[in-house]
Amino acid sequence: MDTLTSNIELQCSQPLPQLLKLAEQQSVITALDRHFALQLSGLLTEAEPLLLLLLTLLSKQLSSQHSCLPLDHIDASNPLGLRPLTAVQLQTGAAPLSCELRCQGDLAAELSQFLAQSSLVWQPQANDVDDPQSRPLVLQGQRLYLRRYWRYEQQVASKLLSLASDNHIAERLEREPALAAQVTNVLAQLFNSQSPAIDWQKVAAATSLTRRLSVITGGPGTGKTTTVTKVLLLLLQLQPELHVRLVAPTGKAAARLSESIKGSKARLQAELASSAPALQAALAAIPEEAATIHRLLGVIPDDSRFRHRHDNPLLLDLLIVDEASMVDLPLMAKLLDALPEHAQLILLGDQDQLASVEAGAVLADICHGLRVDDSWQMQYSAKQAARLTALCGMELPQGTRQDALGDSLCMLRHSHRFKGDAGIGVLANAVNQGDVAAVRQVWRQQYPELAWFEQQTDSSAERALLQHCVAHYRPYLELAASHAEPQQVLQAFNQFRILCAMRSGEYGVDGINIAVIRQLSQAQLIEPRQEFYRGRPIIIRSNDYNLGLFNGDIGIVLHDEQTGRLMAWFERADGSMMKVLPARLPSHDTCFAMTVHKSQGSEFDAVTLVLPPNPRGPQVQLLCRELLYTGITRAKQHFSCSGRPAVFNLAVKQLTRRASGLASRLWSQV
Ligand SMILES: Nc1ncnc2c1ncn2[C@@H]1O[C@H](COP(=O)(O)OP(=O)(O)OP(=O)(O)O)[C@@H](O)[C@H]1O
Repeated sequence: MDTLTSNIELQCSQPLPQLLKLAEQQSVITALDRHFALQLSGLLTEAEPLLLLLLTLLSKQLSSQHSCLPLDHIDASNPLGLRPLTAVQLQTGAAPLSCELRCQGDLAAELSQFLAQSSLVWQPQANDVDDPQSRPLVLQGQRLYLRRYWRYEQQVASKLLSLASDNHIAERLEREPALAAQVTNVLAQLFNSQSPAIDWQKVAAATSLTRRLSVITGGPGTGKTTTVTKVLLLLLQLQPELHVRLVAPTGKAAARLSESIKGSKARLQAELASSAPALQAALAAIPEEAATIHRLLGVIPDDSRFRHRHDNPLLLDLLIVDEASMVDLPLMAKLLDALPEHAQLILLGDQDQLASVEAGAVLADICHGLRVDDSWQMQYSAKQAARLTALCGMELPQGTRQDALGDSLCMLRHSHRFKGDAGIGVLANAVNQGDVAAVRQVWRQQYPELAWFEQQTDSSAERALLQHCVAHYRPYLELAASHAEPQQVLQAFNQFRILCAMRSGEYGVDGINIAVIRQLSQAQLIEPRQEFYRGRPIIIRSNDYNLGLFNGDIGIVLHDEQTGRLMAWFERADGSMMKVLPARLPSHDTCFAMTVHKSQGSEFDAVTLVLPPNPRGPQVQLLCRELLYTGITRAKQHFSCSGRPAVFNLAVKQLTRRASGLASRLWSQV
């Protein structure tokens, strides 16, 4: 029996199990949080209210995609986040709700001491990789974990740190001056910027060439794919037998990666037309096909494990993962677990984007050590700075830090996208800096590629917004009506998208979809008399491995000329089309509007972002800087926002940080 003692007093207005029920009614915790806590604490013969509370808070953290519960984040005065009762509730005799933790000393330290006594909790030592007794909870310092998440973090950190080292090419470059000279020349040929500023793409290429792990991060259009294509060219010239695989977290992102690599290869082909045959051969050998991470790992039906694991590793020498910010902690752990011992890994992504839909913020944690206030600073060890300086022919900043991970990172900050997107880039930057004054200034500049639909008390802005959406969706619906090729219709549909901050409510995906359907129907562009109608865009909500359809895949319902029936059409990662009988579709939604989260990994010519109107409403809590940044950077040519400046500016100031211990495992000074 656990007899837990503590110096903490838990003061609740009702007995805790009853209070948790009321908290569930207030939606500050979920039914799952309550049941999880009751069930786990039920393993003990003596139920302890403080433990029950901490288990509820841990579950609440996990439901919000945090990996753990940092004990020093607990608000002692209202740990559950209970809402005050309304005047009406109080008048009808409802008892006020309260829950409070009181203690003389440091609350987090006292909570740690309390938890350490429980038979449910394991406290690992420095080199432990798992609990021999398989206790369900882990207390690491002042972070409380569910054991599974602790193990994922532990696996990701130890694998990344072991990969953050020089590869065999780095060793060869040190031993063979002729090879070093050859590589320096090819780098100079591939990156021939005339600017005196540091060419970070060249630095990123030299980093990827010499490290087992390299991470190239940067916003849209900063040249991540261009750089990695050049890296592949160099690596394949040095090792023609190198087995390379390209992956991304979603089918859409994999298709985009494939397209980008093809585009980069075509540009390089033109630039290198008169270069040596060996270089031409290496260029031709660069793979273009990209798969999803799930497909690479091999899904086992009804099993959360994959076919490829450490005991059945992937057959590859180099793995390139695009859109790494979308990879959650469990998936990253499984991917790293399946990497063969000798393999090299290159991660590409944008560290400022929203974190993964599921738990963790792996890319942000990997880049964390370079954050200085609101910006980033590259710092290399003396050895790496000297090597990169020699390979790239330019002086690089040498830091005082000695973290091996720092030598594997490179950030690209200059966007090379089309000239027409200047306003989008400036707005994205101002948002990213959290600089409300700069954001206001950008809107005042009236860039032609930016527009506001400012929500007013009357409905004029809503009308203008809906007309704007009809105008953007008209071309694809007219193509659909004229029996154009499904691929052409899908491409036309993908030129515009409405993005919402949340799913439910009038200003969420559900409400906006209803409003747009009504408007398109009035404009006689669709006839939504039945569930499936010509032109209905669909987003898949779950994975169906038999059909080859995955969560987030987007298709359109169109007539099939062969059968005369309505079918849902989707584009596969290799660019071919597939049709599915609507009745066989896995769970799905209409997607004239979709959430910003779901839009990650996609880009559209024009984007309209819809924000909730009330700056004091509970939905505003869901808004944050990363969400705005991700929404804005989905647009290539035009970005418009429907909302109120006060709400937009509030979101600019709100930075979400996922609670995790990964950054502190990876970086010595975090
Ligand atoms: N150094 C450069 N000089 C001029 N143009 C460049 C340079 N690097 C990249 N570009 C151009 O910028 C565009 C975007 O490059 P690329 O696709 O490599 O960026 P990215 O970071 O992968 O973008 P995204 O995140 O949107 O996929 C391409 O048209 C490319 O040709």
